[in-house]
Amino acid sequence: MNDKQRVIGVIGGTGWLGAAIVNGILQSHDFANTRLIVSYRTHAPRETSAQVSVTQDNQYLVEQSDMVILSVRPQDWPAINIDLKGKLVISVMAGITAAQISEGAHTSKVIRSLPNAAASINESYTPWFASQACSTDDLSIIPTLFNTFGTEDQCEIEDDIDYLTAISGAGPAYPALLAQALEESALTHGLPRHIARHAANAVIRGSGGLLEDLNSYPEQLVNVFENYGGTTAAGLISMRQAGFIKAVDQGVNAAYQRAKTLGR
Ligand SMILES: NC(=O)C1=CN([C@@H]2O[C@H](COP(=O)(O)OP(=O)(O)OC[C@H]3O[C@@H](n4cnc5c(N)ncnc54)[C@H](O)[C@@H]3O)[C@@H](O)[C@H]2O)C=CC1
Ligand SMILES: O=C(O)[C@@H]1CCC=N1
Repeated sequence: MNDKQRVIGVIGGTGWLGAAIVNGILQSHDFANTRLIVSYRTHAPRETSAQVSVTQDNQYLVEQSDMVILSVRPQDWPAINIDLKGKLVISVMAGITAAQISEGAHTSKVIRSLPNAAASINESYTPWFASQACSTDDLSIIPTLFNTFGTEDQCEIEDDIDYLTAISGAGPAYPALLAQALEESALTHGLPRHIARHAANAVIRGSGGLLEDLNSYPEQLVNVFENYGGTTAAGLISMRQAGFIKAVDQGVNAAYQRAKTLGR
């Protein structure tokens, strides 16, 4: 299918993640000729585009689309009453399995993916799993699609999507928690709030940039500072002793268990 012929439907496309995905597609040259049809539940989107039409009728959206992106909350999934009649569906819903989507939406061609909130700045990391019925042609568009709002990896094991829900899906919140902890520590020390916040946010942004720029492994960056033997090493040793690594592992496992039980 060439881009001229393609119509992508986005159910829940006015939500947090759905809108980010729509914006990513609209900004991409690869989808310049693709039309989008977006469904909403209560509030019609204020901004419109010639490339996008809107509807409240999800089955109408399905009929008009070549493929459908499902971006409603897991708890709203059971009420989505659609018959895809074998069309390709791409879910971004946490915790809802490919088998559940296949059964509920009447198609065996399911891509189960898990972007993250950084999709809104085209910096999502999106792992995805494809059901066996997806053809090579179906799969060929998926990396291009997810690259419109970040980067992606195909996973061979579906459970890895649940685990990555906890790692990278929830992930943007973890450095935010670290930034909050840094800010609170600085406030406790008596620093002005604007300085504390600016410093904490700049640290998270700078560290991300260093990891990306050096293309380094996180442990390399940590080791460099540990071997330096200065103030940073003192901070890192104390954080490790206080259980930082264990706290992160426990947090990830709690999110993983939540992902495993969300739709079941
Ligand atoms: N927000 C995030 O950071 C991430 C979200 N996800 C997944 O993305 C999905 C969407 O999440 P958010 O965008 O955060 O939620 P959201 O609540 O912002 O968006 C969901 C949208 O679906 C709409 N909706 C609900 N029922 C509908 C229906 N019957 N027809 C049409 N639209 C309907 C809602 O009105 C809402 O606009 C969830 O399943 C979540 O697990 C996955 C990774 C990250
Ligand atoms: O917190 C959540 O359930 C959603 C899915 C992954 C990130 N946000």
